[in-house]
Amino acid sequence: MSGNYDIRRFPAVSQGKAGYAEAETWAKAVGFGFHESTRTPEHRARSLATYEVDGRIFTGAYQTGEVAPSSLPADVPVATFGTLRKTLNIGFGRMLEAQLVTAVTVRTSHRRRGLLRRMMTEDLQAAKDDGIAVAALTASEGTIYGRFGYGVASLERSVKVDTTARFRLLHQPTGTVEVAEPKVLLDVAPAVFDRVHRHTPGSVGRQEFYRQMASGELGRDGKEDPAIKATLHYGPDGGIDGYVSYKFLGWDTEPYTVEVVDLVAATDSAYLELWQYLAAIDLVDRVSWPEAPVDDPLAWALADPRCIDASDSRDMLWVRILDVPAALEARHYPADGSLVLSVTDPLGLTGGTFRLEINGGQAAVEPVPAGTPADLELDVSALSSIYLGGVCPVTLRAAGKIRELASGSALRARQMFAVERATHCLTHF
Ligand SMILES: CC(=O)SCCNC(=O)CCNC(=O)[C@H](O)C(C)(C)COP(=O)(O)OP(=O)(O)OC[C@H]1O[C@@H](n2cnc3c(N)ncnc32)[C@H](O)[C@@H]1OP(=O)(O)O
Repeated sequence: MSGNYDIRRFPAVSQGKAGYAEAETWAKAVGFGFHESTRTPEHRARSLATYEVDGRIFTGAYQTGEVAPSSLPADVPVATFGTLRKTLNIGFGRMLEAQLVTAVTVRTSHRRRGLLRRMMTEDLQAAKDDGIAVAALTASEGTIYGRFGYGVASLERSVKVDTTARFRLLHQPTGTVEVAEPKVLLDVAPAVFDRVHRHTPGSVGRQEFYRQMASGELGRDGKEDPAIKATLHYGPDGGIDGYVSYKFLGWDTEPYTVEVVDLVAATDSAYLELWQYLAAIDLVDRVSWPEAPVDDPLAWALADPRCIDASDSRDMLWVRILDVPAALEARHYPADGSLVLSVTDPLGLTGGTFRLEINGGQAAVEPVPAGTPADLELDVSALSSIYLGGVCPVTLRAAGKIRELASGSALRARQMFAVERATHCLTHF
């Protein structure tokens, strides 16, 4: 059935440029797929301007035959698939360019005919042919992407932090905080994020929208957001090394709550001191943050860690290795050793048996003949899960996702794939 469609790819463009009508129609179809009914033409124009900055590529599936009478015309795609390229921090400050997949929708009346499968397999193959070793996405549902070789590589959680008198940090401040005009984040946010990006395994380079959102320049409704407040953190040298952008949720929300819109801290002290600031906001008893790390130093720095109510922990970044030797050789490893990995790939992009040899933290990866005894047998999705050090191979062995053929090799993999600090991704896309 997917042969009845023409798949077309074109770049995002801003208003006034050739191709805008096609790009806008595509964006409308995405809105339909995600049940958005309120986007105005102005909002779409602002979004498309940010997509152009990101260099997004839009893929659409268009009906080739006659469309049903009075139904949406043929120039409205029945399926959408967006991509952009950003760097992924793969641990120890190393960066790898990644194919980011987003805006995946298939019109209800055309679903389950293989359109997603076709767009995904064609796109991953093209990215691999282009020399890209990993793809990544954030998923609307947990059941869709494993079949294409993606594995969960980082987690996040929503927290509600009790900031009444109970909140007390066991931390001696080394810097200071000061309130700022939110618009300063248009310049400040990318510079601070860049530092965080370079020291956080699992971090993905941010799209243009983030600085606009953090500064209140562009809210989720497409307009300026006057409710946004911003506070900066200054390190001991006086330089800005962190910020938080936040909103008061109003007097109807009880307990009175501030919600974190974006919290980016380039040092451990900046992180705790921004929390100290949030907890000190008067007339507020709770701070909520929907994108908090699971492995959170805040919990360990609090006199009473039960100030944090965190019930909702979930998958965040899904990674898909497209080229096993290139991806594994790009990483730094904190433990030397050797592993033979037998990797299966449902899309046939990069399966095989590989010897991973680590010397002085550097990897050499050699394909070895099929039949060579392997230490670990795993699907590419499991390898992608452990790649950023955020998911433990021993746990995946216990879950049956990794088969350990040589005793102790899951633990060896855990030591080899460890990263220097907790894996966390602050970028949704
Ligand atoms: C990265 C992102 O953008 S995440 C956002 C994903 N989009 C959404 O959630 C929007 C609403 N959903 C949709 O638009 C569609 O249902 C999609 C995009 C999820 C699926 O599109 P379809 O064209 O129907 O998928 P397609 O027919 O290619 O199915 C491919 C496979 O995935 C499976 N599949 C598709 N959707 C789902 C799902 N929601 N849950 C479980 N399995 C699914 C199919 O059964 C099929 O399995 P198989 O090939 O192993 O037999």
